[in-house]
Amino acid sequence: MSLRVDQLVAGHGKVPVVRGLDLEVESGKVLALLGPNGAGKTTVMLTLAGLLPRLGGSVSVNGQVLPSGNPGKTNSSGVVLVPDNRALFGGLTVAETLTLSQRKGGVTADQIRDLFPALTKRWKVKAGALSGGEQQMLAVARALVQKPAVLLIDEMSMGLAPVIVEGLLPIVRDIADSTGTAVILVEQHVALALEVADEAVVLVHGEVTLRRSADTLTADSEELRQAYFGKAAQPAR
Ligand SMILES: Nc1ncnc2c1ncn2[C@@H]1O[C@H](COP(=O)(O)OP(=O)(O)OP(=O)(O)O)[C@@H](O)[C@H]1O
Repeated sequence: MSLRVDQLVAGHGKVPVVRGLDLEVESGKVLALLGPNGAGKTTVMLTLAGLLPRLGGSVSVNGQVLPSGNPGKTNSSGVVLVPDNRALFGGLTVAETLTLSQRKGGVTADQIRDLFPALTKRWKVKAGALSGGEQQMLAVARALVQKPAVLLIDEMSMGLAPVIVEGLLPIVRDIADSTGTAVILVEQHVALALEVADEAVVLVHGEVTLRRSADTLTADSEELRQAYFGKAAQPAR
């Protein structure tokens, strides 16, 4: 078991947004965390990364309970966040960004070139001058060189054309398969997320409304629609 979340209460200040969340993501598995705007997905990701203190519950990696609200220790325990704003240093080149984050045993620069050939051509270019898709590749690459045990990817598709996301998400699947990293993926492109995930959890107003293997869910299923919008939202006939 790589990541275990028990009865997590997460929120901003003292106001809980998510209550009693349980999650388990094993090594090499991809969990899609889905849900409408404002459901609390980013709040969960920031809390798991230690950037927001927990208001309750526990989070453990390989059995080791993580401290609350301590992003440095959480990161050294192997939890690495790719935030939705990518948080790159615009003045650093691709090469510099990766060198500064490289950890022993992490994916090497050569492997990054294989995974993201588009970055190879931009190796000496500053992050701030990359396209949105290239920046997203760099944000994921920067996470990979840190040898994550748990990779948290928040809205990889933010601001990107679907065709770019279609190319990036299978790479996430490959990473989980080849490195054994446990991945939580927050993604608005539900169909694309279900293609690469093992399991999907739908969060609405901070509560889990559906938990299924990704295989059994299709993006346009009634079950998924109800989990997002509830039975009351059925269109009148
Ligand atoms: N910095 C903040 N301070 C106070 N409340 C916040 C803050 N950030 C988010 N919230 C509130 O927390 C709730 C959940 O927001 P969150 O961003 O986690 O949802 P989300 O599921 O990631 O939504 P989206 O898909 O739109 O990104 C919302 O009601 C939001 O208004």
